[in-house]
Amino acid sequence: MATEIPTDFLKNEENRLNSLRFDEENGKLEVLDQLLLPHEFKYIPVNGVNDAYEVIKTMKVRGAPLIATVGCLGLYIEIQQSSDSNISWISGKINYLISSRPTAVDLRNALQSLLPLVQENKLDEIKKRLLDVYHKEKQENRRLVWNGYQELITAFPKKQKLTIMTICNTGSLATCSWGTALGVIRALHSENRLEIVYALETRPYNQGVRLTAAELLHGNVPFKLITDSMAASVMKSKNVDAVLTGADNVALNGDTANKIGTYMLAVLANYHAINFYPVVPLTSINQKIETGEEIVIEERPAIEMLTINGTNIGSLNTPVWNPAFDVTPANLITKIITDFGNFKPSELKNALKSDLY
Ligand SMILES: CSC[C@H]1O[C@H](OP(=O)(O)O)[C@H](O)[C@@H]1O
Repeated sequence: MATEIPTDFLKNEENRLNSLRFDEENGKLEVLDQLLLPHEFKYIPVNGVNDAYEVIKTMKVRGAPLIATVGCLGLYIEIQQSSDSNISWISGKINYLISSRPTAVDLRNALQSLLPLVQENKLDEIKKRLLDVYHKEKQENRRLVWNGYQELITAFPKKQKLTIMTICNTGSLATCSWGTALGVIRALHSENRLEIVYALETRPYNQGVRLTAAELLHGNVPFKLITDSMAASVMKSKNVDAVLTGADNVALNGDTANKIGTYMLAVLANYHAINFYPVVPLTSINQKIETGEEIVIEERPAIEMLTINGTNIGSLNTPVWNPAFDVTPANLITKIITDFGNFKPSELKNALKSDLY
């Protein structure tokens, strides 16, 4: 039985950067263009599936849970605009949206389950489930953040304040709520249990320096930005207690795909005897695959490594390899923090069979 979360938990964390604006009554969706951050805060309209695909594909919107929400709301809006009694067209839109980013599994998890409902012509149920992805996230995220906070204060009972390392962006710019790993970090700060966060800049797309730094500055959270290459030295000399990361795809054995560089952090954390926790909503778990070997790793365009904010930092004909993710093997993971409990990787598959969620 899940413990009751105190009503004042995260009470001071309502002032967050909002990744999107959704006017359900009028069917209007706007998303924050994250490619312009942190220099410009501009919301752009998403009027249907094609717009949703474009903002996800180009990473104006990114982060596994947020990708799912924007994809589902984009499809919902297009359905609301249609007067066609034949709804078979929805299946093609589902498959198109799923193709936008092949590694993050949340969107696929949310949409593939709707395909049988299209066949059965159950339009109202389809619309309800698309909206539920948006409406349910905040409650599920609060439980996820609570579980992460409980895990950390239990793991370090004698430390009043913890030093955390994190990679990429996993906050309110990767979700519609507090965030996954960054949500737990904000909870530690809110409860006066955080010493400092070391946030990796996260080359090549710089989600750390552009997005996580913006969120932590906005929330007055104590942190230091570090380059990815500094991670080992920080672990060696700055008393890091734990590494917290997000996840884009988790196999049943606990192998976890996340931003490229996460595997490096897990190896370094293991060497330095530092706890390593992916913070993973149920929506990011891929119950169709047994191991990380089956996870498709998205490769992004070379231009994203050779430019920063449109400025060339290398010759554009430079050959590059630009995988957006890597897979951390389960044996390097201390526990997987989820919204239905915290588990050693070896416990995850059985936990999913229970009625914990
Ligand atoms: C809370 S999931 C965020 C997850 O998504 C990021 O990838 P991307 O920015 O390419 O969408 C990264 O892997 C984060 O951990």
